[in-house]
Amino acid sequence: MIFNETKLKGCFVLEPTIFNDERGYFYESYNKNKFNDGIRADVDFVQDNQSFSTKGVLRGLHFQSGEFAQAKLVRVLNGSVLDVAVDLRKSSQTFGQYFSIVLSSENKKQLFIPRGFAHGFAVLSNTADFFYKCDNYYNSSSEGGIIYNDQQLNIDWKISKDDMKLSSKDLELPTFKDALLC
Ligand SMILES: Cc1cn([C@H]2C[C@H](O)[C@@H](COP(=O)(O)OP(=O)(O)O[C@H]3O[C@H](C)C(=O)[C@H](O)[C@H]3O)O2)c(=O)[nH]c1=O
Repeated sequence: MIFNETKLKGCFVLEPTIFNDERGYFYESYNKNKFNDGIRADVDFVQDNQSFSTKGVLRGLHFQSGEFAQAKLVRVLNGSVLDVAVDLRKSSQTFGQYFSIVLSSENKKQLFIPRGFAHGFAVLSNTADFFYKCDNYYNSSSEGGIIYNDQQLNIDWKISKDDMKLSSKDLELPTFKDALLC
């Protein structure tokens, strides 16, 4: 597994070692010791999530605040997405900056998003099965979010606005500025 830290401190791109043979392939998608060594931190994942979406679906930008903040290790089982992590850590030198990457069943890349980030993704393929590990439990009353087209963040989602499909909840999310005031 190769770990590359992004410009956002603590946020890493992981590239697994794939063992191919005449039957297909095998790889370790998660190994606690190798993972914690790779990101130089001790993370205990407690919840796995999975979602299925069709082309153009955009889920996010979401986060959980306070003691229920979640770190996430995300990957795509089938299809491809543009995955986006936004640094919400007010003391960070990259506060308000984002990192985006195409995650796909083809490239088998993963993104580790530490606590203190907002997360979202847009589906680039016809369908996508999205899988992620969280280091804190779901807590609906701690949920927060930022509107996907926030002017200050200016995220390029790589899909046209006409093709985007968002939940009514996500369409009503606050701006970056307003989300951080609460
Ligand atoms: C996140 C979550 C949701 N739910 C329930 C709540 C709703 O009744 C239903 C759908 O939830 P939601 O519309 O928030 O699902 P997504 O839009 O995929 O939300 C996720 O999208 C982005 C990409 C994220 O990074 C977050 O993990 C998460 O917010 O599942 C649960 O029961 N447990 C959970 O952990």
